[in-house]
Amino acid sequence: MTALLSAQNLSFTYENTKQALKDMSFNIEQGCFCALLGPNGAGKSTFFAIASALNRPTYGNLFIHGYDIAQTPRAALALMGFVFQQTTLDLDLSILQNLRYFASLHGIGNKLGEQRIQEELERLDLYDRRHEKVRQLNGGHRRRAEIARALLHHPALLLLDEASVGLDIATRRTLVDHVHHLCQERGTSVLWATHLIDEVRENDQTIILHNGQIAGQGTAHELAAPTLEQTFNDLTQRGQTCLT
Ligand SMILES: Nc1ncnc2c1ncn2[C@@H]1O[C@H](COP(=O)(O)OP(=O)(O)OP(=O)(O)O)[C@@H](O)[C@H]1O
Repeated sequence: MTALLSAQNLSFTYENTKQALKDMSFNIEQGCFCALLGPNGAGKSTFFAIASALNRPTYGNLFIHGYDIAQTPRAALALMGFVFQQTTLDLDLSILQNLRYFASLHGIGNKLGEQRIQEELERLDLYDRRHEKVRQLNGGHRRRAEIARALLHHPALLLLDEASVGLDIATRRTLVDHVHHLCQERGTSVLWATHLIDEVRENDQTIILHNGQIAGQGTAHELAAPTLEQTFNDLTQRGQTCLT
């Protein structure tokens, strides 16, 4: 079976600087939650820039369900939903207006668009807030609105870059729970980039990224000897805890 995401020897160098990604190879299968765990500067956002076709790999390939993102970006991007580190919602529009705009950009007709918007907002417990301006929402609600928007075109693969930044622990937990439910209920594949160990669950496929290289990969359970935190700190030579 074709993997939903397949990175093959993926490498990237910014102009006149050191290599930001080095020979990165991994797969994400359908319905799988994959945590991309790396400290600041590990290369997570660089990976997202390639996955969103903003940058082309310097070497190697990234396939989305068999489509090479550099060669056939349109087909690959249609299968993906993104939540980036910085919000990309229009703060002066309501949640509903933001979602309608996105649905229209994706060529989703009015009737289907309204139906999907309602479904996603209800699932994320945001439907009653649909007329509120994004600016008025707290961080957790904004993130949920972004996830709802990213799911409107029913992507097979959802990629989230530090989606929980700035949220309190309880809100982070709810968000991580929700995204795990998406994998289980819908078979959506997820790439969850984070530097926070407590967001990784025992059965998650986990990739530890350090200085642009994969330093370890397996389920969190497999990597957790003696603890995931210890393994992460050893592989990334971190002296301090990564829980905050
Ligand atoms: N536009 C750029 N030009 C040159 N170097 C860059 C650029 N963007 C990132 N880098 C470098 O590439 C490396 C990887 O950075 P990247 O932002 O991908 O890491 P990250 O894991 O997303 O970290 P963070 O969580 O801090 O954003 C770092 O050494 C960074 O300084």
